Amino acid sequence: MTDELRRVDVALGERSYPILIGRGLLDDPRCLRDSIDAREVMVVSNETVAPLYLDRLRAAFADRRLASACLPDGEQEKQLESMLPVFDTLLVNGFSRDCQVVALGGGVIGDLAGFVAATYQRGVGFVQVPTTLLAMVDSSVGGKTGVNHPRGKNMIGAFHQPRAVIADLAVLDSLPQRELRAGMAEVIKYALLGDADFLAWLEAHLDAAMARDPATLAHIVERCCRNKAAIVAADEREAGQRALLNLGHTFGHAIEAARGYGDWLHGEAIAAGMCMAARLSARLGWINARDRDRAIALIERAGLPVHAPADMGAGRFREFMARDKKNRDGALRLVLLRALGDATVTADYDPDALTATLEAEGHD
Ligand SMILES: NC(=O)c1ccc[n+]([C@@H]2O[C@H](COP(=O)([O-])OP(=O)(O)OC[C@H]3O[C@@H](n4cnc5c(N)ncnc54)[C@H](O)[C@@H]3O)[C@@H](O)[C@H]2O)c1
Ligand SMILES: O=C(O)C(=O)C[C@@H](O)[C@H](O)[C@H](O)COP(=O)(O)O
Ligand SMILES: [Zn+2]
Repeated sequence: MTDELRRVDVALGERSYPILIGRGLLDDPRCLRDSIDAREVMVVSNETVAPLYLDRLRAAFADRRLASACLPDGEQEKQLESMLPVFDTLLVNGFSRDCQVVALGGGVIGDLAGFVAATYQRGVGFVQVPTTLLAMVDSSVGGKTGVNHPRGKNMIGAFHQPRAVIADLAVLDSLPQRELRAGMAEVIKYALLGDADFLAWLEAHLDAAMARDPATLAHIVERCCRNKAAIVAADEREAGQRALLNLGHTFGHAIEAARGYGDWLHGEAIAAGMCMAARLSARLGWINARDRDRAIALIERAGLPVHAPADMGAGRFREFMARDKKNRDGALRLVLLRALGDATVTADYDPDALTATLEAEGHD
């Protein structure tokens, strides 16, 4: 049963939608049925999450036509090929344009299922049911959907907003601790890029969060969703300030792609990437050494990597960063810190400082 229902609205005109946050939402058929009103419901999940939670959806939609596709687990599955069995299931079941896709899983499933919804019959509705901390605070919100390419992260995709996000905090009980830590990287990201008060709050409440104190996690998910909803409402398609949400990602995405989306989780890669952004910002003189170390210390306390993998040399970084989606006219735009809680997207920095930062990180 739901203790307390929190609601955050993403204001996008006719594409506005609610983010519902609370414990036990998946046990409340009304919540699911109110958010997913199609007769044909296509659930996309994976082999880890489906056995845990798919039965809740089956029970809620016993009187609807429900089909499901259960993908193998892992970031390497966030690829074009993995979409084909989902399209097959939709077609075999004869699902029409009125169907709705439900993403039941973490960010990998959310991004892929969202892209399926964006492209099946040129676009059908979808609902996000995030099951990781990372997906609750970030990937389920904002409509960035897509898949990876071996040459670059999230290179193929579409903006396609969900109709609702249902974040049942109780599902975090089964989340492995490493995945909770990875989600905490995106949580810290919001604090560093634009919410200095939240940074101080996190410093005081990090241990409670890592111990999964329910009230602490509820506050975190709501606060992050409020931050993201405001940015997305102001800049849905990343013409400007939405790129702030990429703090740490230019470096982090390079790490993930260079490693073939294998052993480093997204949250781990962007944790190291945020530390690199903090070091570069300090090298440029934009933040002082004390603030740099404060940012890095919080990331380290969350049990996240604070350096890139040792074999990730400057050349490898450059290779992947050259294809970053934020680049304009050949210029590498980075998200850097002007203060803790105040990030900026810019190509206007000393290139030697970037070189020094990359060279200090890895060994070519
Ligand atoms: N679209 C966006 O705006 C956005 C934002 C941030 C990240 N992302 C993307 O999200 C992906 C990372 O998402 P993630 O960290 O959720 O990884 P993930 O989807 O791989 O999930 C992490 C792991 O946890 C398992 N899992 C999920 N929920 C569980 C639960 N409740 N209990 C037990 N196990 C569970 C999964 O099976 C998986 O093994 C990356 O591809 C990243 O690029 C997208
Ligand atoms: O929502 C956004 O905008 C983000 O940048 C959120 C990021 O945390 C997320 O990893 C996103 O998928 C990155 O998008 P990309 O456009 O840099 O591929
Ligand atoms: Zn991210």
